[in-house]
Amino acid sequence: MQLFETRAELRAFLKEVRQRQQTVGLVPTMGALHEGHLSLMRTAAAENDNVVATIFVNPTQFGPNEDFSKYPRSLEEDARLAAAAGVTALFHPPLEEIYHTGNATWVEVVGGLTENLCGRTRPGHFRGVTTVVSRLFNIVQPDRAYFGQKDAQQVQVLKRMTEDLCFDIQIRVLPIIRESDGLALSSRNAYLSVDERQAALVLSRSLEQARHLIEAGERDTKTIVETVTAFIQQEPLAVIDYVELVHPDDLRPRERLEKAGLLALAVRIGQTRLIDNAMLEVATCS
Ligand SMILES: Nc1ncnc2c1ncn2[C@@H]1O[C@H](COP(=O)(O)OP(=O)(O)OP(=O)(O)O)[C@@H](O)[C@H]1O
Ligand SMILES: CC(C)(CO)[C@@H](O)C(=O)[O-]
Ligand code: BAL
Repeated sequence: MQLFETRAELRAFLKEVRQRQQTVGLVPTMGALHEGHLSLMRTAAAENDNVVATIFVNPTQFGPNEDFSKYPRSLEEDARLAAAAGVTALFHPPLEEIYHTGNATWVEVVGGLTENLCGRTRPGHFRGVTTVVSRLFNIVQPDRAYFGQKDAQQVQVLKRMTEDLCFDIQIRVLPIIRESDGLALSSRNAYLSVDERQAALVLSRSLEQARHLIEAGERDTKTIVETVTAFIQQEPLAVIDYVELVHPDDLRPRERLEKAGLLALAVRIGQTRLIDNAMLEVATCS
C-alpha cells in the first residue's frame, strides 16, 4: 500500500492505474478505523483492482460546538489496518489539499433528504459532507464508492448528489457492523466510559424493541416512535436527539408503516452523540 498526501501524487498513481485499464474503488473515511470501515475496504478490494481509502477529518461537516478538534486520529495504526484490508492507496491530505482555494464553492442537496433527522440537529452537516465527497469523487474518479448503512441519511444524500451531478460512480452501501452485544461500531465509541459503553446498548436494544412491535402487528408510526422513545428514556445516561421513523427512500415521515420504514436514532450518551438505525420490513404473506 502507498500513502499519499497530495492530489498531485495521487493523480500520478491513478494515471498509471487507468493506463493499465484497472478499476478503482473509493472508501472515504475520517479515520480511527474499525471493523465497519474495514468491511467497506475488504468489499472494495474484492470488487475492484485498486482501492483508494481516504482519511480526512473534514472540518466543514462539524458544527461550531462539535468534536472536530478531539475527533480520534491514529494514522499509523490506520495505515496498518487499511493495508491488511486490501487498500492499495491511502490518501491522507492536509486541509489545504482539499480546501486549497479557501472555499467559495459548496455542494448541497436541498429539500426533504437533508431537512430532518441529522439535518435538523446538525445544520450544515450534510453540506459539508457533500462538498468534501464531491471533491473526493473528482480527485479519485472511482468506478465505485463504498459507504456504510450506519449513516443511512448520508447514503441517501450522497446517492442523490451522485445522480444530480452526473457522477459516473456506482454507490455501494454495506450493512452496519456491530459489536457482539449489538452496539454499532463507531469511531466515537472511543469516547465512552465503561458505564457509558453499557448505557449505549440502549440504542440497538430500542431498535430490537421496534422489531418486536412490528412482528406483533403494529403499523402506526407514532406508536412505534413513542415506544422506542420511552424505552430509551429509561436509560439515565441517555438524552434523545431524535427518534424518527421515515420512508427509506425520501426520508419523510409516514403515518403508517407500509412495506418498510427506516427507524433512525441519534442519542447522546454523556457527551457522546451516537447514531444507529434499522430497516423495519413488514413481512408479507405469499
Ligand atoms: N459500524 C459500521 N458499519 C458499517 N459501516 C460503518 C460503520 N461505522 C462507520 N461506517 C462507515 O464508514 C464510513 C466512514 O465513516 P466514519 O469515518 O465517519 O466512521 P464512524 O465510525 O461512523 O465515525 P463516527 O461515528 O465517529 O462518525 C462511512 O461510510 C460510515 O457509514
Ligand atoms: C463520508 C465522510 C468520510 C465525509 O467526510 C464522512 O461523512 C463519514 O466518515 O461518514
Ligand atoms: N459518519 C458521519 C461523520 C460525522 O459524524 O461527521
